Amino acid sequence: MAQIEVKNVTKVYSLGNEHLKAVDNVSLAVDKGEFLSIVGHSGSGKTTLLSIIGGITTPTSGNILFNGKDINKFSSNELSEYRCVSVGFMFQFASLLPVLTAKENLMLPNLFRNKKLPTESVEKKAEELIRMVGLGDKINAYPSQLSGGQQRRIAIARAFMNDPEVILADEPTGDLDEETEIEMMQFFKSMNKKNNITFIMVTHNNDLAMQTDRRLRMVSGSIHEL
Ligand SMILES: Nc1ncnc2c1ncn2[C@@H]1O[C@H](COP(=O)(O)OP(=O)(O)OP(=O)(O)O)[C@@H](O)[C@H]1O
Repeated sequence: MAQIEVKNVTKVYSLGNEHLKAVDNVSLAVDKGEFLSIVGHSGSGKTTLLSIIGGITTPTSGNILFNGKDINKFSSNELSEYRCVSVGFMFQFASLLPVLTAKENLMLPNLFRNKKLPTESVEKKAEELIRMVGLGDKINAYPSQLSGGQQRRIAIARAFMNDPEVILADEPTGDLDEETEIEMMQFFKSMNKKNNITFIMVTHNNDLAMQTDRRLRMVSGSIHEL
C-alpha cells in the first residue's frame, strides 16, 4: 500500500464569477521513503497540491489517503495530529516567530502534539537539529539577528522536530547560496535514507530535482512523470 495516495484531486478557486482550476484531476501514489521532486512554472499549482496533501487546503473534489486513511474523514484532533506530527512542512517563506529564539521556534511544534514530550528532551533535540543545519552558534539568536538564509535553515530544522513521516517542502532552498543549498540537499538525503522519511519537494532547481528518486512536472494543474 502506498503511504500517500492522491486520488483525482481537483481544486478550483472562485473569485466572484471567475473560477480558476489550480489543480486539475491529479492522481499520484507515493511510497514510504521515496524522494520525489515536483517542478513546474510559477502558477502551475505546485503549492496548492502540497497544501492539499498536507491537509491545509481542502480539495474541491478528490481524496488524499495517508496510510490508507482518507484525511478528509479525520476528526479535527486527528487532522491536527496529521498536520503537526505526521507531516513536516517547509514553506516557501521561512515564517519564524520573531519574538522567539531559534531554539524556541523549534520547540513550538511540540505544543501541538496530543502527547507532549518532556521539555528537556525537546530542547535537546532542537539544539541537535540546529547544529545539524550548521547553525550551532545561533541557537539562542532571534530571527532578526539571523540572515535570510540562516532563518531558512532554522525553518528547515523545525520541520523535523516532531519526527515526521513525510516532509512537504516548497522551494526549501530558494533563497540559499549555492554552497548552502548543496549542504541542505545532503542533509535532506541523509534524513531520507537514515530515517526513511518521505520527501515531496517543489523546486525550480533542475540540478536538485535530478538528485531525487522520481521527478514530476506540473503544467496548468496537471501532473506528469518525467
Ligand atoms: N487562495 C487562493 N485564492 C485564489 N487563487 C489562488 C489561491 N492560491 C493560489 N491561487 C492561484 O492558483 C494558481 C496556482 O497557484 P500555486 O501557488 O499553487 O502555484 P505554484 O505552482 O506553486 O506557483 P509558484 O511557483 O509561483 O509558487 C495560481 O494561478 C494562483 O494565482
